[in-house]
Amino acid sequence: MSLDNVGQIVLVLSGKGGVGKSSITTQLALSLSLLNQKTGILDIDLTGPSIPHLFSLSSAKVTQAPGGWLPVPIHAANENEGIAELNCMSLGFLLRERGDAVVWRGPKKTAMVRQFLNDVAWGSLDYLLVDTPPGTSDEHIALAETLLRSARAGQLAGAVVVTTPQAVATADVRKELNFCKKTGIPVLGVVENMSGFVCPHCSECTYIFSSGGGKAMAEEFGVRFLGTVPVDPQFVALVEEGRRPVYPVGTRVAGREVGGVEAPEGGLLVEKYRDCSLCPIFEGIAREVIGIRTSAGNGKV
Ligand SMILES: Nc1ncnc2c1ncn2[C@@H]1O[C@H](COP(=O)(O)OP(=O)(O)OP(=O)(O)O)[C@@H](O)[C@H]1O
Ligand code: SF4
Repeated sequence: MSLDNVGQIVLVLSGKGGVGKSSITTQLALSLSLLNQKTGILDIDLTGPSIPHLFSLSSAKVTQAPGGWLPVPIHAANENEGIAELNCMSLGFLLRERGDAVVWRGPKKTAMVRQFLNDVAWGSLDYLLVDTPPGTSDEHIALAETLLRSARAGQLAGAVVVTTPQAVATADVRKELNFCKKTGIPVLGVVENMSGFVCPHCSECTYIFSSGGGKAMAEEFGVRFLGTVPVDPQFVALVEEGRRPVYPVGTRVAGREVGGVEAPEGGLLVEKYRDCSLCPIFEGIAREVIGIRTSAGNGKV
């Protein structure tokens, strides 16, 4: 497999759509990268690949090399902490237009997931985060089968399971935890996203969608609770609408010149990181994930 030089594989799962899997994958990957972990993202959401869009790279394309597909490089920078470099692979980079429909039957999806696991030239990585579609679909089964059969002992670190606090979401996410149990995928922990809204005017936190569902579910399944992430409207503006501020070409960050890599949409692949209140929270979750592996004897810090 092209995963031979990948240290740890972390799956980001949820039973329900729209709970923030892709957002958590991207922010966790950026945090891991700034913690000096070489990180990649594999997006196996074949019908709704959103990773390219979340990095404002909807028209970037992967290229073929003798060792396999070359993932798209992403650079993000912060004045104090240096430069995060990620490699990303998504079906979105292979489609002609964003919004092109992928209407595939199960066997074709299975083949695509296998190809993603076998034919991407990741090089050497500490962490590969795999963003998945909601539910327990063909993509999940192909992923679980391939990894459980071919990954080295300890290489599949486990799953970060994302939920929102409402009962309807936690009921669906329960199914995902049961899927992990049945297939033998270890669960690293549960993240409760969209847990409360912090008012930008008075900082009062309002639990619009109730709270505590994720923690209760983690306790019920005997897995770790990794934390809560509130709703931050600025996060949507920066990430979802592609308005992350970018550095001009030639800026020096942490003693290194950044910029200069032209993004296909005219922007730069170097962008400012940590302009929203959620970043420290994602860093905390990333540290937890690294810590879990370290205490299990498999982590690399
Ligand atoms: N904590 C948060 N604060 C504000 N907005 C958020 C937060 N988490 C996610 N969002 C927004 O919610 C929307 C859905 O998030 P995202 O695409 O990450 O969900 P998903 O679970 O990956 O969805 P899908 O089921 O389509 O794969 C996006 O617009 C994202 O920017
Ligand atoms: S939380 Fe306070 S400041 Fe924010 S909208 Fe409500 S009343 Fe206004």
